[in-house]
This record gives sequence, C-alpha cells and structure tokens, in this order.
Amino acid sequence: MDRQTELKMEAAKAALKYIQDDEIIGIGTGSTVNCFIELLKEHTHRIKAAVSSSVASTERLKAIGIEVIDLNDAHDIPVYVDGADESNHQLQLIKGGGGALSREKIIAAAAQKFVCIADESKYVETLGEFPLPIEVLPMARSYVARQIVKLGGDPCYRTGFVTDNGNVILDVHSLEITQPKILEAEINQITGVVTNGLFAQRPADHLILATENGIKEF
Ligand SMILES: O=C[C@H](O)[C@H](O)[C@H](O)COP(=O)(O)O
Repeated sequence: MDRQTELKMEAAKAALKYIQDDEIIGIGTGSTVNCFIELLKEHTHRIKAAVSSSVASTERLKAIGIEVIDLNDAHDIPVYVDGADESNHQLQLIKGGGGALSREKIIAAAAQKFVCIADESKYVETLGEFPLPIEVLPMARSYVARQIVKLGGDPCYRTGFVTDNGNVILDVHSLEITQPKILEAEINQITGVVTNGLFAQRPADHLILATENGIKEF
C-alpha cells in the first residue's frame, strides 16, 4: 500500500465513528470511499442498508453483504460518507473526478450529515486547480462547452467516458473559483447541464483530513 492510500485508509477509519447502529448510510464513490467500504466489512451487522452514488460502489457494498436500496425508499439518511477532489477551509468541494457527481450531489442533499474523507493533498486555499467536472446531456456537449468558454473556462471533453446516467463529462480547466456558490448556480443554469462538481451550496458538514501529522477534523 503506498503512502497516499495509507492516508486515505486513516481518513476512512476516522469516519467509522459517525456510523450508528441500524441506520441507512449514504455511500459515495472513489478510491477513498473504497477504503471506507473495505473497513465496513467488520460492521455489516450494524448497518441497516445503504444508498449508493454509483454502480461501482453498489457492487462493492453488495459484495460485502450490505443491502443497497433506492434513494426513493430511504426516508432518513443520517450520514453520507464521500471523498472529494478538492476542499477549501469552508468545506466547499470539487467532486466528480470519478464522474459520479450528480448522484453524489443528490445523496448529499438528502442526507442530514455529510462527512467528507480525504488525504491532505485535497486541501487547497482556492478551489479550481483540479478541473471542474460538469455532467452534460450528450446532445448539449458543444453548446455547453461554448457557454463555459464565455465564463472564462477551458472545457475538455472526457472522451470514452459515460456516466452511470448515460451522460458525458466536461472537465473545465483554468477556473480560479473565488465565489463557489455563485459559479455553481451559474453553471447549473446552462441548458443541458445536469449538474457541476462544485459542492458549495451544500458543502460538507465535517472534513476528515489524514495528514502526515495525524488526523485533522474540520
Ligand atoms: O466522482 C467521484 C467522486 O466525486 C470522488 O469522491 C472524488 O473524485 C474523489 O475520489 P478519490 O477518493 O478517488 O480521490
């Protein structure tokens, strides 16, 4: 296991304390969440069911014996655990490096508490060094890209990738995101956009950051 994976595992371990017995848990997507699912193997008896943000996470959860239910059947999601590509000090995030941003945003919105787990490389002063993913209906790809250029971004089509919802992803470079809430709303207004990877209107409630000096919680 390389050092970054060890740190992801430490962040995942620190999130276990948010799991209460016999509750429905929300599960995100990505390599850090995969560490968390790995640790859940020892806790399956305590978990009522999960709602999952991707086909990949659903498969992993089912493989360790956790029932995965539809979000429409989950009335109460006390905790949602997910990773991030970037976080600032206000716990506003960029997500979607794995393309699961829309389902992640829906579960985060429905959950009472959003616990973000990450290694320290994800903590930044200003969001935007990581290209901002936008999920777009396929027929709107070029139109949306032109609108993004007008906003000062440099959109790049993620070739060969289709989301779990059957859509495509534009990764937007060269954005210095000083007003995340405004930009999140502005991009979501563009016709053809499903959603973008800024989690500013609904940031994380807790950030667990694994650093070389131990776990830091925000
Ligand atoms: O679509 C993917 C998700 O937003 C992930 O949470 C994000 O990309 C971070 O993934 P990882 O834990 O692999 O760095």
